[in-house]
Amino acid sequence: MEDNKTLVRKGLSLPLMEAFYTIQGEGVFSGRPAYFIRLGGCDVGCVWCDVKASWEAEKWPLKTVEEIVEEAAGFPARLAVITGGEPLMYDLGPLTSLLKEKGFTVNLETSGTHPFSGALDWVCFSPKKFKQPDPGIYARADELKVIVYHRSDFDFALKHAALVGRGCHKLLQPEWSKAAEVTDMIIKFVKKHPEWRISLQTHKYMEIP
Ligand SMILES: C[S@@+](CC[C@H](N)C(=O)[O-])C[C@H]1O[C@@H](n2cnc3c(N)ncnc32)[C@H](O)[C@@H]1O
Ligand SMILES: Nc1nc2[nH]cc(C(=O)O)c2c(=O)[nH]1
Ligand code: SF4
Ligand SMILES: [Mg+2]
Repeated sequence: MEDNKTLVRKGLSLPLMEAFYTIQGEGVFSGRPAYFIRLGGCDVGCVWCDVKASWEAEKWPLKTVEEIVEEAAGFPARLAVITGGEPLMYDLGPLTSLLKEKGFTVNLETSGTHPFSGALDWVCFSPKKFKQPDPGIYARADELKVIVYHRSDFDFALKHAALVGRGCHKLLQPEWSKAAEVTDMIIKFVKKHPEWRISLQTHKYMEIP
């Protein structure tokens, strides 16, 4: 029997903070029912992170990928969203393969700060000023979702947009606590730069998970 450290290193067991069936609130898939798998552990340290409780991996119980997928398969939707914490801290190969075997479309929410892994159908890359992305993420990103907290974030967004692939969707999302101030700036920016669009955290307006 392999020990827990080895199982985590191989991506066979993962620290699971929570898993829940909800509506994808953000980004290109906004409005779609989806099963969220939130892995514990993040070393990025965003000051405005809305899930700081996730940061410490050791706090969360280890679950085998079989346990995680069995639970997911009990809900009607066949869209899974892997998030965190920072899910790319782990080898997502086993979890994503098993989800796909069970018929799921598998989407990822990531800061791109760790090497890419897994069989993903859609990658939402949300770069952070607090830790540099791994350069390998740019070619994998289907969606670039930049959080706007301060006006300097527009230049940060343009810098990352220059590095993603041609087909990558470019979105700006207000940081939740600053939404009242930054939403107007985002509207003006998008009207001037129509290749960008707005992403709102609609689940927070709907008061659902
Ligand atoms: C909690 S993160 C987890 C996944 C990964 N660590 C990441 O940052 O992409 C999920 C998404 O929420 C966004 N997010 C986190 N805190 C936010 C906030 N206060 N306002 C708006 N978006 C936020 C992140 O940028 C990311 O796109
Ligand atoms: N409904 C809902 N949609 C989301 N989209 C991305 C989320 C995340 O925290 O990764 C999230 C979340 O926490 N809830
Ligand atoms: S990378 Fe994601 S989970 Fe980590 S601190 Fe930033 S927003 Fe939170
Ligand atoms: Mg969230």
